[in-house]
Amino acid sequence: MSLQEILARKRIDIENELLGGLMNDIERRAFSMPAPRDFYGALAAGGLSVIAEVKKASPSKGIIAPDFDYAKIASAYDGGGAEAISVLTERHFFQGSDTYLAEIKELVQIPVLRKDFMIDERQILESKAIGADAILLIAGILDDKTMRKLYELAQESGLHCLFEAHNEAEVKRAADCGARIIGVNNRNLKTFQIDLATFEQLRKFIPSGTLAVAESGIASSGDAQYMRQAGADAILVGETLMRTEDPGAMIKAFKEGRRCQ
Ligand SMILES: O=P(O)(O)OC[C@@H](O)[C@@H](O)c1c[nH]c2ccccc12
Repeated sequence: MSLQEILARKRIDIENELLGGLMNDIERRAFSMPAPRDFYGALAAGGLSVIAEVKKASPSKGIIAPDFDYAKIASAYDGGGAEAISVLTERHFFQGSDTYLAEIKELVQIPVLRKDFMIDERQILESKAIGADAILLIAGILDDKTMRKLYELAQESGLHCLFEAHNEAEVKRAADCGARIIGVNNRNLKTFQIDLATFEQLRKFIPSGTLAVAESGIASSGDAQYMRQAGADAILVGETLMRTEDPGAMIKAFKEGRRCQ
């Protein structure tokens, strides 16, 4: 399964779901939503912030959490001191759902990031309508013009954006776009290979004043500390937190630089 297939499916989903009448409904819901929670502010609080991800499956790993109790997991993340929660909403490859995000948003007080492949303007209002406080903009799948347009629309809706980059050029494009939060994905989305040194190598291209997030492949509090030392303001952790017995304890360990398990 390739990134191209994921994007092709996404285009079909968007056409099916957002056509015609449905879009009016989404607009109405989006405009009736309360103001989003402050994702940037939550991550900027100091120390190493944790964005804890709710993810049932992934294209590279298959099913990660067979008995996927997303409400329980999200509460444990919140209780463990996560600064924000990321929820996969992509259906076909990550087995995500907008409903998971909407329900989790009601359950916790912290901001919620919608983790999906944003490629179309209509997805911005849709994100607002389901209760997202922030969205992901992946530089590697967007041209500059589209990335700017999506960012502009997100800002108009009060949504914060996590820009995702995997190489120097993408970090620079995100920065030029005015990004305030840039994530470096340690996973190459084309090959699914993880290399934790990616964050360290690219950190220097993230302008000061912009929050730096280390994403993917963080498997221990040692890895979390490595990201911290390499200059991460926040880490985004999915699989490791989904697989542990006590995600709250692990988040605390990540933040305190302690060993866990
Ligand atoms: O489960 P991990 O290795 O901790 O990774 C989390 C997160 O970074 C990953 O899910 C992710 C990063 N960028 C994405 C883009 C789309 C879908 C998923 C992702």
